[in-house]
Parts: sequence; structure tokens; C-alpha cells
Amino acid sequence: ILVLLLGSGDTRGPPGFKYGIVLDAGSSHTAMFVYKWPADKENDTGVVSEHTMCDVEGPGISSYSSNPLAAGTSLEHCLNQALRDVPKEKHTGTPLYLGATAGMRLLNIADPQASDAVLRAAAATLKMYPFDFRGAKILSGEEEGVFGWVTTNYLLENFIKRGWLGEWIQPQKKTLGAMDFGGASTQITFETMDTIENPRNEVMLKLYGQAYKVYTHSFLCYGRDQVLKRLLSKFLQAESYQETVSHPCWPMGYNKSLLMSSIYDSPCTLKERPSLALNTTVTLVGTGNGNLCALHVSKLFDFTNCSFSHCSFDGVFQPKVSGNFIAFSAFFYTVDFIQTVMGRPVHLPSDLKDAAETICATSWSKLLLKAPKLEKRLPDYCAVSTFVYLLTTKGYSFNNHSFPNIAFQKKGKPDSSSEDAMSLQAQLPPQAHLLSTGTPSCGDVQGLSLPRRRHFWFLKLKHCSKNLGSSQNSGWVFSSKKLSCS
Ligand SMILES: Nc1ccn([C@@H]2O[C@H](COP(=O)(O)OP(=O)(O)O)[C@@H](O)[C@H]2O)c(=O)n1
Ligand SMILES: [Ca+2]
Repeated sequence: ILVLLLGSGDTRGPPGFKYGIVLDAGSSHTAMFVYKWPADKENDTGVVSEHTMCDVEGPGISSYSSNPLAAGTSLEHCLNQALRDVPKEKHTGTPLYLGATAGMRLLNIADPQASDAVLRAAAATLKMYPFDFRGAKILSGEEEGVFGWVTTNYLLENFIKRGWLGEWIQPQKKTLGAMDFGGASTQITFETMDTIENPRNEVMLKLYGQAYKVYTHSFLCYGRDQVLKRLLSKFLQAESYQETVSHPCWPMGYNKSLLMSSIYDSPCTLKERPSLALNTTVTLVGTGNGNLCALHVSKLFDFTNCSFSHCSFDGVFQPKVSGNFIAFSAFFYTVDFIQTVMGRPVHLPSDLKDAAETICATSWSKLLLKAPKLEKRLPDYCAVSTFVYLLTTKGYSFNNHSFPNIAFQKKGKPDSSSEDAMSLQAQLPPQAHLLSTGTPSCGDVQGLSLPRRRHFWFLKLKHCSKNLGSSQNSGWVFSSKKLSCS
């Protein structure tokens, strides 16, 4: 996701290794990645030889709105690890970034001052370290979508690869679409030849001299956690905010009491927020009714209004999906649950639908027997599987023909159980490369990324810095419209 703009000065470091640190501040959690690659003083090419990562303890930084300083403190454990992972003499020359996604986009809507305070606190912590701090920023949904797409294709060497003689070649391969299902938003991004009727969904990319027309959209409030909140809110509304309410997506035998405020603390549920006191509790009773669950889940989408020739949902233009796709994050977690816990293959949309119905009809005690370790998320697989089914079929319009082109893959673990994922994994380069186009021309991108890591990458844009607009003073390149130079 994270794009790193290095000025020419950065490429002239002493020979040896170079390092970079990236913090992915997601809605549900923050992860830190430390990258290492040999710095070649000649042309700055080399193979990434090592990286480490660290999971920040506790929730995502957006959860610290009432105690922003703690957001900063939460990062210290991982940053202390980074002090050990990067040799001391390299500390000052090691760029450090923090990129926040939809959790912070939501907080920025709900309470911009709190969101600023959280970002400031995070930045203040990062600045206490000797690294070269380059900024802490909230990525836009489009940036998040496009960076996920570029990373996916970069890892698969779809843009450029090393030939036998060490030369860079353009493989002329088709690119892979990317679908990310996070905690607070979901993104779909793919290359298309069709007209993109809404310019907001069009991103022209020029990578390694090749132009790509990419469709992208990020649906805020359609991440897994926000979807679950919106569903709760729908059930409460359906039963006029009584003290006890049935939850058709939760399994029979599962009940839970929740504080109303935990449902209505988000802009995603603001519309249904009751005027009564939010510090009361409501008890939800699982009824395991798959049909009713699906009816409510489908009401989370607006499939009717569309001012374009075709929409996915909520009036958002989308061309016909084309080519192969990779679906990660909660797409993977959901399908992986269906395959490994429920023991069902997912090849066609009907497999997903049947699996969702089976999960919804399975009682809480039976589910617990199947997967005792997954207790925390177990009650929600019925709703989430149903959601993924509706999103991919009715929303994105995958059908029997195109659905099998989706590989559900967790980038981060090579020992995936999915066959498709395995074959995809096998295509990943054994090690990622620090790419160089030799003599980059305007708009060419030099990048560094790592396989088996979730969309994290550095991009180095040479000769373009002057043209890339407003945010470059922070060291970031965020050009959501056109990433090219004129
Ligand atoms: N093993 C896991 C890990 C996360 N998740 C959930 O998957 C969703 C997306 O996770 P993520 O790490 O991509 O989310 P962000 O923090 O990036 O928004 C969240 O709701 C997580 O709670 C899951 O279902 N199973
Ligand atoms: Ca994420």
C-alpha cells in the first residue's frame, strides 16, 4: 500500500544493506514490516534478502479515539523490535512510514479532531525513534485499492521480471484483479478495456513504461466488522429497539448482550441510530434462520439505483469483471473456514450459497465442536459467508463462468489449504526483487516489494517527483487519479 518517494539523494547511500519500515494501521490491527535489501551503489538493484514483521498488540489505532496517546504507546513494542532488527548504524538512514486505512477514514468522518489527535500521537511516537520518519497518513479508499492491485501483480511478476541474463524483461502477462475485504471497507480493483463511465473509478497507471487502465472502488462500511455492526443495527430496527431481539444470522443456542453504544459508535450505523439512551444493553438471541439472514444481508446493499449502464451496488459504476482475481483478507478467512472447518469446496457461487446455508443452520454447540479455537468469530461466519456470496454474485456480478477465476488467498502464509491458492503461491517468486528499470524514464516506477506479505510495498518514482502534486513534501506519493508524468 505504502508508496515511498525517494529523492535522488537516497540512492547514493554507502554500500551494504538498506532497510525500510512500514506500519500498516488497519481498522482491526496494526502490523509492522521491516524490509532489508542489498544496496548496490552502481544501480541500486538487488534482491530483498530478509524481512521481519511484528503484530502490534491490541486493536487498530482508530480504537484509541478517547485516549489518543495510547495509540502511540501501542506501537512502541514493535518499534523497539525494529531497533533490534535494523543495525544501529543504519537507524538514521531507514525510512519509516505509517499508513492508516478505513478504520481511520471512519474516525475522520465521525470525529476529525480525534482522528488528527490519534495520527499526531502515532507520529509523535514514531519521531521518538532514530529512524527517518516520513509521515503518518490516512490512505484514500482508491489508494488502498490500487496499491493492493499493484502489489498483487508486482509479486506475481506481471509487470516486469529478471531474465536469465539478469536483464529486465516485460512478461506481457495479463494482470490479476484484486479484492480486499478488510474490517471497515472492501476494495475491488481490476484492469479493464471497457469504458469507465465514472472518472472517479478510473486510474491510469504507467508502470515500467507500460500503461494500465484500472477500475477501482472502495466501499466504506462494507468491511467485515462494519457489516456485522450494520446487521445488528438492522435487527434492532426490525424489532423496534426492544430489549431482546432475535438475530437470524447467529446460530441457534447463541445469545449475547451488547451495549447499544457499541453498535452505534460508527458512521456506518448512524442512519438507524435511535434517539434513546445508548448506554443500555440489548440481548440478541440467535435463531439460525439462513433465509431471513440472507434477506437482511441483502438489505445492506442498494441494488436498485444506478445512473450508469451498469452498477455493482449503491449506484457505483462497475464494468464487467474480467480476467483472474485474487481475493484476500476476510475473503480468504471466510472461504478458508468453509473449506477447512466445514469441509466443503468452494468452486462455484452455489457452493458458497450452500455452505452459508449450512453454517447458518448449524447450532452453536455443533459449531463449537467443529472449531473450538475459533470461538470469537464463530457466531459470525453465517452472516459473513452470506455477505461474501451476495457481494461477489449480486454485487460484483461474478457468475458460474467467472467465479472460478477467483483465487482466495492469504498473502502471508504459504501453507494454505486451498488448491487454487497453492498454485498461485507456487507462482510467486522465491524472493522479491528490488526492481530497477535501468534508466528510468519519466513515469517509470522502481519498486521494492516482498512476497508472502500482505499488500506492502515501496515504490520508488524517479524523475517524477516534481509532477506528483501536493503530498510529495511529506515524502509520500499519493496520486489517486493519474500516476504518470506529462
Ligand atoms: N484469522 C482472521 C483474522 C482476521 N479476521 C477478520 O477479518 C477482517 C479483516 O481483517 P484485516 O486484518 O484485513 O482488517 P484491517 O485491520 O486491515 O481493516 C477483520 O474483521 C478481522 O477481524 C478474520 O476473520 N479471521
Ligand atoms: Ca487492511
